[in-house]
Amino acid sequence: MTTTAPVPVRSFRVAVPCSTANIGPGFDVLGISLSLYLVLDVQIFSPTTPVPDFAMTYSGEGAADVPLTPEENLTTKTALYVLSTHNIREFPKPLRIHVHNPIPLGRGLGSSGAAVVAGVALGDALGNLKLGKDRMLDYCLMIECHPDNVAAALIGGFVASYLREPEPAVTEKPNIPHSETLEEGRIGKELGAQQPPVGIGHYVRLGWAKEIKAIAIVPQFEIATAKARAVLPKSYERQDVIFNLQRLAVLTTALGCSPPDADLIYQAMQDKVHQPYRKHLIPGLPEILTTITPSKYPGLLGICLSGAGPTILALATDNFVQIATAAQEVYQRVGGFDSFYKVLDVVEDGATCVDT
Ligand SMILES: Nc1ncnc2c1ncn2[C@@H]1O[C@H](COP(=O)(O)OP(=O)(O)O)[C@@H](O)[C@H]1O
Ligand SMILES: N[C@@H](CCOP(=O)(O)O)C(=O)O
Repeated sequence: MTTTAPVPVRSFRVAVPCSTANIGPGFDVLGISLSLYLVLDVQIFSPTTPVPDFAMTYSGEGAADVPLTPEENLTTKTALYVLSTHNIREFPKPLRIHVHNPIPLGRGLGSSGAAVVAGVALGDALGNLKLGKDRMLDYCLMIECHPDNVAAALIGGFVASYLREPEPAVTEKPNIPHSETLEEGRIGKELGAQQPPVGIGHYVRLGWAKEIKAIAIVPQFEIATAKARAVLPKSYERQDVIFNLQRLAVLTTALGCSPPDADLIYQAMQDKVHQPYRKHLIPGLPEILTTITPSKYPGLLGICLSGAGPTILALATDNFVQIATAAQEVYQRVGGFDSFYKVLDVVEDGATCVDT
C-alpha cells in the first residue's frame, strides 16, 4: 500500500547566512554575511489535514542539543514573540518546520544571530506582517542586542551598524534595548507582547572587493558569546579607543578597494578593545594573530577573532590552505584543539524568504 504525503496549503523557505563580526577593530560595529546558510523549510496544512498541530525537525550543527519545542527553540520563540506583538497568540495549525543548520554553535560565526533573524523572518511570514528589513532589524535587536551579526545576516554583505541612543522617556521603560546597557537573552515572557521602538538599529552597506575570501578556522570547542562579553572592561583608555577608531575608519574603505592593499588592511585589522581581553579564553590566539602575516603568507590580508571566537577569521585572496593550516597547527600545538576550516564567500543577499 502506498501512502501519499499530505499536501501543504502553503510552503516557504527561510534562508539566513552566517556572519562574522568585529573584523578586528569594529567591535559591535562591523559584520559580514558569509556563504553558510541556516535554512528553515516551513509547511502549513489545512486544519482538516490529519497531521500533528506542530512538528519541528532539525539536522546539522547542534542537532543533539537544540530544543525543538516552540517556546524553547530560539527561532520559534522569536517568531512567537513577533506574532504576539501583532496580537497573534499561536502559530497557524498544523505547522511543520524542518531546520537545517550547518553553522557551528558558539564558535563566533553568528549562529544565534542567524537563528534570531530566521525567527523574525518566520514570524513575519506566518503572520503575513510584511515588516520590511528595517523593522525586522528592530525585532532582532530586542533579542540579540549587539547589531553586528544580525544586521549582516539580515541585510547581507559587509555592513556597519549602530544602535540609536533612545530618548530618556524610552530608556526608562523596561526591556527596551539601548547601546551598551543591553542585556542579552530577554525573550518570551520577559519581553511580553511589546513592540520594539522604531529605528533601534541603523546600518550602511560597505563596499567589498570581490577577490577577498573569508577563511574561517573553527576549533572544536565552544565559547558562549555572553561569556566572552563578560570578560570585557566597562571602560577603556583613550589611546586604545583612538587606536581602534583610526583603524576602523581605514578598514571600512580598504576592504572595498581593488586590488586590496595587504599592508594597509593587516594593520587596520589590529584591535585593542576586545581581542586582548579574550585571549585567555582562547589558547593560541596571540600566537595566531602575531605569526600569521602577509609577508609569510602572500595573499593574506588580515587575521582576527571571528565575533567573540574561538573561530579565527583570515581575509585573503590566495594561499587559503596554507593560511588555514598554519592556524590549525597553532590551535593543535598550543591548545590541543582539533579544528576544521572553510573558505567562504561574502554573500550579497542577506535573509530571504521564498515560497516553495
Ligand atoms: N539554529 C539554532 N536554533 C536554536 N538555537 C540556536 C541556533 N543557533 C544557535 N542557537 C543558540 O545560540 C547559542 C550560541 O550562541 P552564541 O553563544 O551567541 O554563539 P554564536 O552566535 O557565536 O554561535 C547556542 O548554544 C544555542 O543556544
Ligand atoms: N560583537 C560581538 C559579536 C559576537 O559574535 P558571535 O558570532 O560570537 O556571537 C562580540 O564580539 O561580542
